Amino acid sequence: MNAVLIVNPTSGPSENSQLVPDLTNALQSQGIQAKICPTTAEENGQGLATAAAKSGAKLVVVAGGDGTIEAVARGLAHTQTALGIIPLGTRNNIAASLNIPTDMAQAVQVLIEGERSQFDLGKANNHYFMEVVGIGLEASLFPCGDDVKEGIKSNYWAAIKSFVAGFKTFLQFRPHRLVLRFDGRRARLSTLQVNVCNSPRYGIEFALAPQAKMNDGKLDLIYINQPSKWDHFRHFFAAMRGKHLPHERLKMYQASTIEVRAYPALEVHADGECIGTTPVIVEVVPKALWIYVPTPELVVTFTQQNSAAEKNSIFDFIQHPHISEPQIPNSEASEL
Ligand SMILES: Nc1ncnc2c1ncn2[C@@H]1O[C@H](COP(=O)(O)OP(=O)(O)OP(=O)(O)O)[C@@H](O)[C@H]1O
Repeated sequence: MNAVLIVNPTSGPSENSQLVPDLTNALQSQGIQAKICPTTAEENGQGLATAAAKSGAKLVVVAGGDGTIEAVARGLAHTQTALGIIPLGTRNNIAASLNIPTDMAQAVQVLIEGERSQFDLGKANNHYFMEVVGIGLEASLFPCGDDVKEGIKSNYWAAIKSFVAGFKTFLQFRPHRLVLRFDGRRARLSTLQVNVCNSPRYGIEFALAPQAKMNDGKLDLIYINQPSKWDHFRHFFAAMRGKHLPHERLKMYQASTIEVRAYPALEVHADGECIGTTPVIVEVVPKALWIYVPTPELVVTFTQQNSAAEKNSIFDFIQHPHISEPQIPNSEASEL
């Protein structure tokens, strides 16, 4: 089989000078001949993916972190070209959400023994996303988070300064009044942040909507009405462990279109990229992308292969006994 391999040589926590030969060998061992297309600081992979789809490629394999996977996904949206994923990032949330293993050989095995299936994307105003839209505090904090991540790689002092700047933002941020309209309902609230999830996991492994499915034609809307900062902090800390804060004002809904207005306006990020301020309309784009994912049998095989050694692997996440089915209260939103 022929494929285009889009690889981000800078993804992940450390450099690997053998990355491209390793990838080429892993693909060749499964009979895949790949044309190598590295990303650059200017070309994040979206343009490479668009060009590959236009030239009729049946398979584009992306080797990179979540940012690179999302860029390539945007380039392949609404095409017949299927996406294969070899996760190389620091968090690999998308791979975890799709049960794709982080082991290179296993990820390549998925391209041959897995299944080609259609998945949803989300659209916030005109920006496509795979994982999440965050409105409010999180969007204001994301730039500091990125700086901390970069600083940890190269400059600890810069990382500490960015962390302090983020902490200041957290302390100074005040709740905003919001109006949400979604699928014929309306909610008025005062909150620090609203999230709209397409995938179950994002960011620093936040499992904010662990029940979210990337192929259900729906988005998951989550917020806490009138939270204290402490509520907010505990909520996200719990989400990092796959739990939900038992909070009476934690609201979760499923919807296909969500309109958010805030007074005053709030910043909005889509998959960690700032895309402006409210008002924003977030909608699901069903079946926008073909992706190779493991069959259920393959997930079992990989789980067995990785069992004891991989305590912190994606399989812990998908099989964790304390990820509970959250309640979906519908009490607060009124009919329009
Ligand atoms: N050749 C390159 N040189 C420098 N930067 C690059 C290059 N190719 C891509 N980038 C940048 O890498 C970033 C995307 O990194 P990516 O998300 O894939 O890895 P990561 O941050 O390690 O992983 P994760 O998002 O899972 O934490 C983008 O900002 C993109 O512009």
